Amino acid sequence: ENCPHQQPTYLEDTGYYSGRPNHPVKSLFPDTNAKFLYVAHQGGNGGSYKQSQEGYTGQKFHCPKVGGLESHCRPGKDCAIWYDLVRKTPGTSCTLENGHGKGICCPGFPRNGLHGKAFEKPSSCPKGVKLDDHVEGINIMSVNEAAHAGHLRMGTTAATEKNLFDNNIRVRPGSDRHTHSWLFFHSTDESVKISNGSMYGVYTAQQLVRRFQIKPDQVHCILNRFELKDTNLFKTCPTFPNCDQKTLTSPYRTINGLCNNIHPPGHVPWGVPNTQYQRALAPNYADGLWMPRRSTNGGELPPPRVISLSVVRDVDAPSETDTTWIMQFAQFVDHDVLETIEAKLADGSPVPCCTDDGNFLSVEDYAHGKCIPIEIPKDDPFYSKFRQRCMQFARSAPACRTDGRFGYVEQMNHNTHYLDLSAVYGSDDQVAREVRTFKNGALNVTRLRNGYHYQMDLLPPDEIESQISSCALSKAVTGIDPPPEVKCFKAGDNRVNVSPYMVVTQTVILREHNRIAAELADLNQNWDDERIYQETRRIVIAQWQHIIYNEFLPVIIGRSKMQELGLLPLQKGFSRDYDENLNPTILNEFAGAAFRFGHSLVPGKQDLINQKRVKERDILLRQHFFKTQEIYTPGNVDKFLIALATVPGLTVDNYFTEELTNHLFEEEGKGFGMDLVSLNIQRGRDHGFNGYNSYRELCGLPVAREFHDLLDLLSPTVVEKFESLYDSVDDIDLFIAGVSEKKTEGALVGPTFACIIADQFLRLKRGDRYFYDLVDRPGSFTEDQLNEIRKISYARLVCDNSNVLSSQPLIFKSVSEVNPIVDCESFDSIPRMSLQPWKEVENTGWHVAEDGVKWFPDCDFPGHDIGYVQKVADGGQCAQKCKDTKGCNAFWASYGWCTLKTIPTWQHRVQLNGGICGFVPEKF
Ligand code: HEM
Ligand SMILES: [Ca+2]
Repeated sequence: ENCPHQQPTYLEDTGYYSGRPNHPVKSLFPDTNAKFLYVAHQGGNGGSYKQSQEGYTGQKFHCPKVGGLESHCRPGKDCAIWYDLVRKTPGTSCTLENGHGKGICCPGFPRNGLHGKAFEKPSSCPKGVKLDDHVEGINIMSVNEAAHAGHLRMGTTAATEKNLFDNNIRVRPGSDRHTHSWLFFHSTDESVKISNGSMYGVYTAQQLVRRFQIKPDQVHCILNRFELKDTNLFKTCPTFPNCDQKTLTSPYRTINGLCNNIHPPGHVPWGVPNTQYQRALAPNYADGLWMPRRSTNGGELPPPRVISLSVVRDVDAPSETDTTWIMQFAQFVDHDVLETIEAKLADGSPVPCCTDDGNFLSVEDYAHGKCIPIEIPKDDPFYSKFRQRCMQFARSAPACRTDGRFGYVEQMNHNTHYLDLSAVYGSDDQVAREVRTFKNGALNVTRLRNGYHYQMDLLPPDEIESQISSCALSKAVTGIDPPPEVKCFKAGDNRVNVSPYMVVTQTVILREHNRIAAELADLNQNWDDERIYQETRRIVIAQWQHIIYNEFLPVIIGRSKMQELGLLPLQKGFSRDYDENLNPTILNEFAGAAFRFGHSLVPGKQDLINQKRVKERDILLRQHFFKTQEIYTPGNVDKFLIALATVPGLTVDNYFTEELTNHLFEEEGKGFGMDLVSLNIQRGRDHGFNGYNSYRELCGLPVAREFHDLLDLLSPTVVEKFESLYDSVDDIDLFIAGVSEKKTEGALVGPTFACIIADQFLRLKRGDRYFYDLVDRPGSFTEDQLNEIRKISYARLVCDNSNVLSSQPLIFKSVSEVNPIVDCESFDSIPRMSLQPWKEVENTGWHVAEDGVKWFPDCDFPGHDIGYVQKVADGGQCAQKCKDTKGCNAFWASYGWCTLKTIPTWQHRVQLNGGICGFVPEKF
């Protein structure tokens, strides 16, 4: 009873946290310091949200039941997952307990389901596939012979490519195709090298398939028997270093994600850039290898543009509950975790797939196999005006297979697969260096004067991109000459310039990094640049992950799906969810279809709205792809940010703005651009996705035998359209059916996309050794630090890093009675995190051993009672448990690590030294 902060937690029969002390439940950390936690056990009226020790008076506001559950008044960010219910329940707008600031009445978080399972890995040779005798006979000699032929094919490809060049068939800078290939699907020397290498493997496999007439269903089974290293192709794929002790025990993730998952020596690590996507289902390539899918009856599938034209309409369907932020944040998440690498010419330049005037090239010009251009129908109501028959489409680059074997083609991700803000910090060391100042942990910025004072920082310029493509607007659009200071912006992901909304989104995080870095430098004046940068990066990534799982994902897939898979964030304590056997790699179907749902949410115009929330003007998207000039006008960053929080979002459906379906990346003066819906459909075929029906099966939904079986999830009009377009119900493309699905209750997407997206976020949480709420990991925070991170909301980040003066607390949600606009200074309604727990405490209690290693004697913490060390054998690992004499504060050591909870910023490594456990202070 000497432990003042120790609070038991109870679970009600319903499985929800509530105020009734029924069954005491073991919490992970029974002794943890509960100062900042939601406390469920306060008798009488139940719990209350307790922000600090001061002014605590208990629950004042009487909250109605929400969804049949007891609810309490809390800051909006603690009710994000309940928003759909809260909005429908009268009387849920409340005043927070200290009388300052608006809150929301909602229950505590439901208990997470424990049985969320990721998809099974598709088998490399499905049961029941029997190999023909002559296929069984293929041996390593046959493979090497094919490799020889593959090598010759590399030579003819070079000749084809030279021919294109000599005949002046190129991708013209400034054209829509150039923007798509060069600015959007950017590549590096490294990725070009890898994809050229894997092209050799593809050509070799194609030779084998042709020579032995291997049937499509047998292709992968036989090819996958052969390892590259046993053939002439042994040098074509990169190798990766092993994980050294320093990396394994570092509290900071590596920039490229290497050793986040600890890979066995010689294996390809999971989640690092330039590695393949994984698949939810084994692919459906027409030849079993790389040819795009065909209809189940062997015929052609309908051309993507025809599907786009028949199913897609440009009519706004505004959301009743979401803001435009949902769309914009989703795109930012996408840019964190993936960027597909497109096939390039051998020298790395974009592959031309149509003539510059919109016609098909000759058969010889396609001999490299990198193009599958999209046919535009002659009577296309839009493109016919411009006599366009061919829409440019280069295939995605083949990846080096992670299994090191031959097999069907996989596609490649240029970014770290993890949720690690690589879109800000870079996915490789070079970019990471380019965005840093190397002073006081700060990132590079552009600082411009506005009269006598400086504007808030903008992203730094990308000098190289600015030379290739001016990000300035032409005089024809603005009426003035492009100002010389206008540059493309530089960030960790090159798609930052895709639109002004994207730029402001990245600007907020850039400023947050520099804001935190400055504060940390102030708190810990002995920290050097590297330490400040890494600590700041760790905090900002934790905020990012918290916002994704607390505020964003519940909107996309809904609370019940989150709960079912165990994706709800914890409100207190630590998680032990990490599973080293769960592959965090991005799913191909997530990148190529499901997470493209956002395209349906993109508004045709981006608005500028002032502090009074009055719209000043808007800009037409087609004029602003990779044109960032608007950002330079003082005040505009704020106006775009306010617009994102004000303009109602759209709904996911088969309505897409014409800016994307006719004018994507439009070259000024041309009048037309590309069609993103066609690109998405063609990309699905390029990547070998199965028909929509197969994913229904994967997701446990009824498999449709006839078109009308689809009426459970698709509207009669859409089903009718599909029936007229496709020969079979098994042929329907995943993307277009996915966006057309009826939405799941409380979710933004339908059940098939929700299922794929949920699986991905399960992997990104449980497969990330540095996930922010994990315990006992090198990257773990102390509990005090973690509880500060949990205070963060996206509204707070926008408030703190702009001149925006007010916001609704749940910024992904429209303003309403429960989600009213409040001043950015209301720290109760939109809580702020304190960095005090990151202040390093003077440490004197070290015993320096002869070898110079500092040992920590037992648990004699400065300023704390003398404690004791208890040695616990833990699976042969060195593990210790320390308690202070009152037993209130405990810390565990396992996995060779010990996280000390009483002195926040010191992390203590446990060293095995002649069998003795000891503590060393972490040296950064
Ligand atoms: C201004 C708005 C947007 C533009 C101009 C845009 C443009 C594009 C383009 C050109 C592609 C590549 C298409 C292809 O050739 O396969 C693409 C892919 C993609 N988009 Fe968008 N998009 C926008 C918004 C969004 C949003 C809001 C989301 C949110 C979920 C999103 C998610 C994705 C994903 C996941 C991919 C796959 C990327 C890859 O494979 O590298 N996009 N987008
Ligand atoms: Ca990443």
